[in-house]
Parts: sequence; structure tokens; C-alpha cells
Amino acid sequence: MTDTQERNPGEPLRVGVLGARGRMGIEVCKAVDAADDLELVAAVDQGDDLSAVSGAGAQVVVDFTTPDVVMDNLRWCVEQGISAVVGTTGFTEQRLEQVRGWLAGKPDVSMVIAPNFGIGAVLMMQFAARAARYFESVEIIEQHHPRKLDAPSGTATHTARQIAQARAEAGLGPVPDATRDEVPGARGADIDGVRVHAVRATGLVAHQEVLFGTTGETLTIRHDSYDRVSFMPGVLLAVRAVRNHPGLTVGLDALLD
Ligand SMILES: NC(=O)C1=CN([C@@H]2O[C@H](COP(=O)(O)OP(=O)(O)OC[C@H]3O[C@@H](n4cnc5c(N)ncnc54)[C@H](OP(=O)(O)O)[C@@H]3O)[C@@H](O)[C@H]2O)C=CC1
Ligand SMILES: O=C(O)C1=N[C@H](C(=O)O)C[C@H](O)C1
Repeated sequence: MTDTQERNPGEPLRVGVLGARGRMGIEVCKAVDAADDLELVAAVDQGDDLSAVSGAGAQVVVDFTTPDVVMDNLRWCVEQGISAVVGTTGFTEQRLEQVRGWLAGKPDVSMVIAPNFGIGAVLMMQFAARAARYFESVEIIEQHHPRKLDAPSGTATHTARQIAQARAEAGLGPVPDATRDEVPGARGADIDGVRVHAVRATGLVAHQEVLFGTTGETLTIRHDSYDRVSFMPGVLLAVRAVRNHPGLTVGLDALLD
């Protein structure tokens, strides 16, 4: 922690929000405002000056922006010595490595990057990873509102990677699939050998099904976020915890009891 970031006991933790006028940013600003132990000191969106965040002495930044701009934002946070909680999607392993590299030279700065802050969604991913070894077939169907910029979702990508890792550790081969002459896209995206189907429809918020199959039975694990308030307990948990978790933490799992 740098001197300017020191938290005096009893004083609220100073939080800056990037993407503050977006769907998630608006909810985060409300949630931080409503928490007695947190103070919203800066709310920044596209076109605003990031120096509002450092100028206000933010100790933690929350980023819900876009995959295009998030890396520049995070590099800036590290340079300023400000820890970050990141919900923005688009984190490849290469991007995560880059973030780890920046943090390596800054022991007082830490980050939590989570593809989904919904507690139910975190459990859905954990349950899916646990089930993966017992089923020869698996497909992921994610469903979101049509204004979402990225597909497949960060949650679906993360789930697919975890399932693929569990399958590899269990010695499972490829998912059986005899499809021929397919119409491009008909079988969804292939993420580490797991098919992921992205649905976009008005009325949806954020939903995911993981469908497992083996001889004579299927298992469906489903999670639904009907409202963006579902993400707020996880975001606030990460805001309060991030500075006690050195380096980069990926996913909310390590912060849950
Ligand atoms: N981890 C999780 O639990 C969740 C993650 N997400 C992810 O969070 C991200 C945001 O989602 P959502 O809120 O729906 O998207 P929105 O498009 O509603 O919000 C993004 C906001 O960021 C603004 N923005 C763009 N560039 C910058 C910049 N350089 N600095 C500051 N603000 C900027 C945008 O402005 P403008 O519109 O003018 O471009 C917009 O207001 C997505 O990647 C989404 O997948 C969403 C929900 C939950
Ligand atoms: O854009 C969204 O809305 C969401 N994005 C995240 C993702 O891509 O997984 C989390 C949640 O699904 C909502």
C-alpha cells in the first residue's frame, strides 16, 4: 500500500468506478454508495479523465468497461498503485499473463478478475467442473441480452476451460460428435474441445446451462441472473478483499469461505 492509499481504521474504503454509466457501472455505483464501509469517490466513463480517480485518492477501482479498453485501464491502475476489481470480459490466458507481469513489479497492488460475480454462477461453474469427469458429452448454452458485445460470454469461456481441464485430468478423450457437412456455426464455438452456443434475445439478462450426457442419462446445471443486482454481493466482496490477496486472483472462488 502506498502512503496516499493508506486506509485509516474506521474510514471508508475509497472506490472509483470505470464504466460508471454502463449497465453494470450504474449498479456498482449504487451498491458502493449504499455500503457504509465504502465511499464512491470517482465515477468515470468513456471520454472522462482517468485522473479523476487518482485525484480523488481511490484505493480500489472497479472496472466494468469493454474488452477493448480494459487492458489500458488496468495498466494505468498498476502505474498509479491502485488495486482493481474487474468484471469486464475478454481475458485470454495471454492477457492474464500480461497483468501478472505488471503486478510482479508492484507488490502493493493487487487485482481480482472474475468472469462472473454472481454467487450462483460461481457455484454453477464449480459444479460443472466437478461433474465433468463423469460424462462423455458436454455442451454449454449461454443466453444473454442482445446488447452484449462479446460472444461467447466470459462465463461460458471460463466454464469451458475448467471443464476441459477436468476432462484432461480424468483422461477423457474428445467429446463424441459424428456431425458431417455442417452449416458453419451450427455446432457453436469450440473452446478447448467444448461446444459453446450463444443465444441473444430481448428480455434475457444473463443465463447459462451446462448439459452433460452419458449412457442413459443427462445432467443439466443451470444458472439465471434475472437482475444485475445479482452481481453486487460478489463485487462488494471483492472490493473489500482485493487488497488482502496479493497479485492476481482469477475468479471469485478464492474469496469465498
Ligand atoms: N463479471 C461479471 O459478473 C459481469 C461482467 N460483465 C461484463 O462487464 C462488461 C460491461 O458490461 P455492461 O455494463 O453490460 O456494458 P455497457 O456497455 O453497458 O457498459 C460499459 C461502459 O463502459 C464505458 N466505457 C467504454 N470505454 C471506456 C473507457 N475507456 N473508460 C471508461 N468507461 C468506458 C461505455 O461507454 P460507451 O457506451 O460510451 O462506449 C459504457 O458506458 C462486459 O464485458 C460484460 O461482459 C457484465 C455483467 C456481469
Ligand atoms: O455482458 C453481460 O451481461 C454479462 N457478462 C459476463 C459474461 O460475459 O460472462 C457475466 C454475465 O454473464 C453477464
